[in-house]
Amino acid sequence: MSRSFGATRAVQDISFTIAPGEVLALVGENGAGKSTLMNLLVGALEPDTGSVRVAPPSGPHGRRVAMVHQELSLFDNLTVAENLELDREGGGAVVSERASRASARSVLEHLGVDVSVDATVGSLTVGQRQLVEIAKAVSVSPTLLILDEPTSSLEGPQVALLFAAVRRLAAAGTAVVFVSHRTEELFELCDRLLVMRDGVQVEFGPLAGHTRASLVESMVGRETSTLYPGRAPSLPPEPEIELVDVSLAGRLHGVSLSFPAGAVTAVTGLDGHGQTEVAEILAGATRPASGTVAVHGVPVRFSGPRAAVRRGIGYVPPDRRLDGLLLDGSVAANATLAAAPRVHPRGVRSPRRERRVVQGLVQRLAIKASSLHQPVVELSGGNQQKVLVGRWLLVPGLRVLVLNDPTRGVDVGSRAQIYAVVRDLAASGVAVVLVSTDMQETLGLSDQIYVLYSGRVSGRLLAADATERDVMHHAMGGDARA
Ligand SMILES: Nc1ncnc2c1ncn2[C@@H]1O[C@H](COP(=O)(O)OP(=O)(O)OP(=O)(O)O)[C@@H](O)[C@H]1O
Repeated sequence: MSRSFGATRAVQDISFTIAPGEVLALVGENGAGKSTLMNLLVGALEPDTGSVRVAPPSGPHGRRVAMVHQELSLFDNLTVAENLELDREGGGAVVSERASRASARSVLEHLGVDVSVDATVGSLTVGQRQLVEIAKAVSVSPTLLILDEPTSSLEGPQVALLFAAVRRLAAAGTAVVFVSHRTEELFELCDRLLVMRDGVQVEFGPLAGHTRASLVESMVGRETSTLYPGRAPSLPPEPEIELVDVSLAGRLHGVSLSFPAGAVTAVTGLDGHGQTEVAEILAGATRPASGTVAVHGVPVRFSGPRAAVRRGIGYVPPDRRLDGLLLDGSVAANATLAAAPRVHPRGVRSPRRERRVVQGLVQRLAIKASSLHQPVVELSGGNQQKVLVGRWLLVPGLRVLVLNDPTRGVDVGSRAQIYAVVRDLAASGVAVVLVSTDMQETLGLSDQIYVLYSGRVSGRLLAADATERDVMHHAMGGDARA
């Protein structure tokens, strides 16, 4: 199959087969063409040339191909059961509410997902939503199931649950295409491998025999340097910004955290234990019910995220499509969103200056765009994320940068670039706050780690000495729970 967008040849002459019960890893750098290929497989896009042939499904209401998207597609104001039902309605049969709840419950149980079918999707954590999304895809018993970075918002136990479910499906004969930028997951789950680079298939064959390094090399076409840059030489004792005894109804209980300038501080825990709330409070998006946020020891109150930005606090939100980007806006408009005073001094628009500044950013982060005027909606997911993080590099006087899942959907090569930029920012004196569902990233990128459990601080670790086990110990409640 081939498919172009204007002059961009997103997918060029790709041919592969996948047998029932096989799990195929589809990998490639950001912008390599993975999403386009998946959209061709699922029929959301028409190929320019070529075709897809899929065996008919086994069940009467089955579908040939189902896909779990990277960007969640559930309706927030509907219940879990209603969301699952919606997807099946296309199959024709209208069923009673009771039957639909029962069948939703059975799909969730089969997957081992502990979520009430009557909960509204809006009340679920991102991880739970992702699991419901997967349940939705599985509920149509597809011949081919496509999973586009299904683990990017899941943490340890949920990932294990998902993998067990995928293995069960495969054993029952479902063919699976699995996309992930976390290489260790590919080795755990996949049999075969399709590597794409710039729209072209560079490798199709068994995964066995590959190492992480050889896989990355096949993807990027060159050897890569190490993923994580160094750490801060020391942790300054004085905080740049801190939370003192902060509570938020039902979510945080007397949390005190200190974020020094010049260092990366991670706030981690299992999904839904308060990390996101901490990020939002620091970024001025949520106000604590009690307790204080202090900058250099002076209590501050932000009326909203803009007020926080005026104090030099930047925020990279987890859902770039909802909160972060003007999707119709150009790369340049999005990149300079927070940097108006620098790019347009004294309020005078300066296109030349804008071009120079944005061009520098595009080069530094290797953002793949056809021009600075290309709408960000046309960029691949990983490149959108780079724009969102890179934006803060252009802001003079940045003092705090809060990153909430900054490398979701970002390939390993691009990750290394983002990590280097984050470390440079810290080295220049910015206090970086990292909230991430990726344990490797939490351990590799940070200097100190706070672990939250049930809205309370259950541990503080120095990242250089910490292991995954240490973090998990505290994330499960640590000694406090005993
Ligand atoms: N609707 C579109 N209009 C114009 N260009 C597009 C469109 N969709 C994709 N492209 C381009 O096609 C190329 C492949 O993009 P695609 O989204 O398939 O990559 P990807 O491998 O999924 O990347 P990522 O890992 O970042 O999600 C990119 O150069 C992208 O900018």
